[in-house]
Amino acid sequence: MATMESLIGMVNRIQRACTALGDYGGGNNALSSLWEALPSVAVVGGQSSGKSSVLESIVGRDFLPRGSGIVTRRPLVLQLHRTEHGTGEYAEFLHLTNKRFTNFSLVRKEIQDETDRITGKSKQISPVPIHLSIFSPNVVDLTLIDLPGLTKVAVEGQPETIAEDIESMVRSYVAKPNCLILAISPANQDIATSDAIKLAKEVDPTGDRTFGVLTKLDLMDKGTNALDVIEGRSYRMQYPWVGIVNRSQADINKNVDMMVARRKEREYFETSPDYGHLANKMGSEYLAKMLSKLLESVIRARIPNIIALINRSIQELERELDQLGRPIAIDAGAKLYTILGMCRAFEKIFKEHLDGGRPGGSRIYGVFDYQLPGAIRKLPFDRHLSLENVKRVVSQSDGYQPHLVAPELGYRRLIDGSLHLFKGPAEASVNAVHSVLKELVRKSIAETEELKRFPSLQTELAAAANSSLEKFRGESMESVLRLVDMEASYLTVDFFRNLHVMDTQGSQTTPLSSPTTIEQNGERHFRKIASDVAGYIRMVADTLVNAIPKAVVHCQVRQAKLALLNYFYTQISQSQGRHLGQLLDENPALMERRLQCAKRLELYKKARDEIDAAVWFG
Ligand SMILES: Nc1nc2c(ncn2[C@@H]2O[C@H](COP(=O)(O)OP(=O)(O)OP(=O)(O)O)[C@@H](O)[C@H]2O)c(=O)[nH]1
Repeated sequence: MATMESLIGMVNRIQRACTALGDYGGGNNALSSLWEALPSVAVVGGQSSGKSSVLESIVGRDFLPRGSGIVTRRPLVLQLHRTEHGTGEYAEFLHLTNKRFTNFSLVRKEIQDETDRITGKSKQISPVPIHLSIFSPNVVDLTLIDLPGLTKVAVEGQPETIAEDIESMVRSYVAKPNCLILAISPANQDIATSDAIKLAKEVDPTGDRTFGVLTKLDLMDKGTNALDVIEGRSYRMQYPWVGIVNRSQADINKNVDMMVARRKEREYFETSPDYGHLANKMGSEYLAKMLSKLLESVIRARIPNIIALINRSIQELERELDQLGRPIAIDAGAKLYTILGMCRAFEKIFKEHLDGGRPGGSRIYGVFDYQLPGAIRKLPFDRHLSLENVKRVVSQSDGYQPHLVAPELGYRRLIDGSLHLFKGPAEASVNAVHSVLKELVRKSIAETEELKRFPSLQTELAAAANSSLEKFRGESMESVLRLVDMEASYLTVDFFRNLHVMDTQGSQTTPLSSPTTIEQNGERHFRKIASDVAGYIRMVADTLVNAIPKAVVHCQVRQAKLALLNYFYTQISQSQGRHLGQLLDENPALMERRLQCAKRLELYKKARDEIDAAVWFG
């Protein structure tokens, strides 16, 4: 297990990491707080109760701002590090790393300046702590948090609510079960009226973590003493009260050295007729040592809980970060890479739909298997090849004279007119496949997990894919219509030759002298033309039912698989970082949350390393 000193040092380092990453007491962050799990000692007291004096005498240095009104307006996390005897004293601020202060009046000025930096000159208060580390052979390892003095009234320029604001800030620290409370009360005031005790009693009714400190023992009226309090008769606490004698205002004005003041305090107790018997348990030096030991033992006791909290939080944060998706890279190259990765994921899903790995693609084959043949069957060939129409067309093309040979032009016109009808089902197939593909794009975008975070990219991807599909549809339309036109531009002559052969064979079996009227002959003639043309059209229909799907698959489905995003890729590879950034625009709340989670995760991991190091190597 770690040595005592190293444990406080470890907590100090974790506390500093907490502040650097925005986790400090009084914050109203929705994330779980490590800071709150760390044991600390908060100093509370009414105005002028002697808080600053106690802190300074624990440190053995003058370094806190003084003045009228509320001087402490931000929490001051004071971390004391004991150094080897004979080494020099210096101070460091977390917000000014690498700057060592050896002149403590400059430390005071920096505390003032840093307070103003956050609160402005407005005398407002802020919960963002200032971290000050003091390295000295004259201190014990200890961390104390100095909080604004509890006050009753606002002074000039301060908001009316200042008293409440201070109280709620102080409360946010001392209410935490891991916070030891150093409650400072002046001996020359009735203990029943002490602000510090009042608050401590509220947040720690059993007094398990409250330490009563009585200042200004030397200022009590002659002939009176504070033994009733110190010996626990007027107000009993778990821990014995510690009496203190700080420098008086006159001492401060005379610049009485802190070391001299410590000595004088020791002498005061040793020679005091009232407190002599308690001398070894009084004074600021004793207080510091006692607190240091206690803080160590509290930390030691809490380590298993802290480790459990850290491990649990790391798991939770990692889970949440996985859900939120990892942050997007900043440079354009990496953004492009991210976008292309997502496009590929989308394309993969889209292809799976078409190849039958996912449902949806089969609807395309439904178009070819049912819709197209059905539409062709419904074409009004009957009407077009009705006896009446055949007569009309043939007569108009070849004249009313009886035809010596087959009415060539009439045949051609009738065939042309019939072939023309195939254009409708051909176009309908192209459009139907187009709609299926469009729907699959929509579905595939929705199914691409990676894209969920990026609504802008989704929109642009859909637009790009749809415009490619439009283009493919255009090409497909041209092809299928061309197939129909091709049928019209050159007829299968063999079909008619074969018919002719069959006719001549047939006529040999029919008696030449059958008694038919001219009228009947004409009818048969036209019916024959109609049935010849119908036969031809059936043959063409069989060809087209096979050829149209080939053209559609070639122009639309195959192209969609091969080149759906080609244009998008060309565009995107020429895009500037700004446009890429816009595509990767996320919901700002989500981005903020991810940032917070990532920061917290970093903190917990750092803390885990610190604890590992302290526990195993301390
Ligand atoms: N004689 C004597 N004077 C003391 C003692 N403690 C504090 N004082 C004086 O009381 C005054 C207030 O002391 P501070 O230490 O500034 O008190 P504080 O609680 O920090 O005050 P604020 O920060 O203004 O709230 C100063 O003039 C100190 O010199 C003490 O034990 N004895």
